Amino acid sequence: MLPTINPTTTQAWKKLEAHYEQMQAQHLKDLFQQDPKRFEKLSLTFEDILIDFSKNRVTQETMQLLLQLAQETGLQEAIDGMFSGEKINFTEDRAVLHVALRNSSNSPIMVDGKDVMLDVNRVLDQMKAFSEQVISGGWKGYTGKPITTIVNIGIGGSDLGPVMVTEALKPYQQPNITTYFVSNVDGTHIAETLKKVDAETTLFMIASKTFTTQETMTNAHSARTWFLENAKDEEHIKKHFVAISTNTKAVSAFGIDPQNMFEFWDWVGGRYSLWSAIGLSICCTIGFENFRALLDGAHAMDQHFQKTPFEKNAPVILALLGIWYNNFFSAEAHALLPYDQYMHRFAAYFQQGDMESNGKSVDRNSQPVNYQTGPIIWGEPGTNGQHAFYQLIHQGTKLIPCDFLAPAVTHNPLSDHHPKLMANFFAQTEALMNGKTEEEVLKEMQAANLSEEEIKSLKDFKVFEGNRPTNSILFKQLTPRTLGALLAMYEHKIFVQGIIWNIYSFDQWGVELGKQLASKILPELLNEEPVTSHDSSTNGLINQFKAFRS
Ligand SMILES: O=P(O)(O)OC[C@H]1O[C@H](O)[C@@H](O)[C@@H](O)[C@@H]1O
Repeated sequence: MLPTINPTTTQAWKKLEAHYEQMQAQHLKDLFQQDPKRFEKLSLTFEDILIDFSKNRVTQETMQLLLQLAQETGLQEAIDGMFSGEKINFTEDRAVLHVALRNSSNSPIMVDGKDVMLDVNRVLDQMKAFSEQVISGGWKGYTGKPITTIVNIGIGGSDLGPVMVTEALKPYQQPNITTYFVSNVDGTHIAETLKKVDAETTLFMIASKTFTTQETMTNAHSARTWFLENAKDEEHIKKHFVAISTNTKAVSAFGIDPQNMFEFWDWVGGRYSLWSAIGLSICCTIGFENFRALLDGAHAMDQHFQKTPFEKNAPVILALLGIWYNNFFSAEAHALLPYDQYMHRFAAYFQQGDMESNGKSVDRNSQPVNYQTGPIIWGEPGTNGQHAFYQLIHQGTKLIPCDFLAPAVTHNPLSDHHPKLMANFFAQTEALMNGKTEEEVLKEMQAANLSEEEIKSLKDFKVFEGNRPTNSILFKQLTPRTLGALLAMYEHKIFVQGIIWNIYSFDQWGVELGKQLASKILPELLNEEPVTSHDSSTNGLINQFKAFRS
């Protein structure tokens, strides 16, 4: 059982409220001036990753109080519960064991009296053998040609992780394999993908935990129809369709040979599933050894998370800082800003990871929460974001804490691109912290020989308040191992926040209502009758939709 403490009733929370009153007037610039050792004190390293959290609006006292909050809300007990296979996903009565999927030390993890590592290792072996066959050309299509193209059909957790990782690890891509991802039920997604592929050399991976998701099943059936138009014979399906699911029955009903099914289990949450057989498209794109290195990196971070005292624990620190802004500074959002083009789906991935996990408003006592929970997560890679939305982060009315992530070594050392990229990375967090005072603006304008009148009319617009908090996460290079560690770090950050907010992070009931209503509306769209069963807006929209199509 997870602890069920309302965080606002803790001693630490009350102290943090009082402490916030002092801290809101403090400028980061001054905190740096007061303490030349601030960077050393407020940064930590994990393997090849440096996490600098010194540009946050905190003092040692803030960190102490936040750590006390973690203690008082029972974080250690919750961490132990997750790692030992307790059914901490209470509303679905399930364990939460993505950590078992990458448990390379193979220590037993028991669920319902059974060591899950046996199953984990069996499926990993199956994934290894299969991906090696595909990559080596040993797995042949129906005309005897090797597979050159993979189309992963899945959505949400059965799509975003593999998309993000295969993009992030493109430098490790096998030269003979091209991978596409189809998720949207909009027919455009599958239609445009099928235009690019050849049935003789394409392998479809139908990835769905439940194997009932409307979008995925619709795309899978369209892919099957298209394939049979080419291959003509249902016998050929087994060479071109594999399934990744927890639902064996539904996979067989679809016509996929159980031999070609890769299993995972109900204790793997969809948005935590890239480490499971859902990662098969990753294995076949970058090779099993690289996938293994990804798992190993995540496992190393898992151990760090499980065993390191909270004051030096990367996921715990990041989580506490997030709580500080979310609950005391009333920050509504958090931006993830990777300075690495390969990580262009990173923010999208953690949009699901974080918002589906912690977008909850009922606590673990079944009571409505009386405090804020999960933030809005968003972001784009630098420097593109700088030329789009950073204006608001620098000078807008909203406080948006940001994580800046970047590799020191690029996979593409093209002339001076990387130093230029990194100059921007360093400049942005410095600018966000320091801002620009009126005095500095005046000096600058005088130096540019502006008239008194011009200076007077423009100066106010050029002042930057600064004091915008950032974390800088600088790593040596974006390797599979480092990516694995970074992903696990953010996963555990989300876990810690969910524990402190006293919510259940591993269910997602909020996705259900829209699904239910869509299946009620679908038959109404397929007949000629005017619709009257909804509110006037929904009726009006549906009837206009029908009129446009008639
Ligand atoms: O893998 P499935 O079962 O197709 O689910 C796909 C997605 O469906 C819903 O949106 C949610 O439950 C997500 O968490 C899940 O990732």
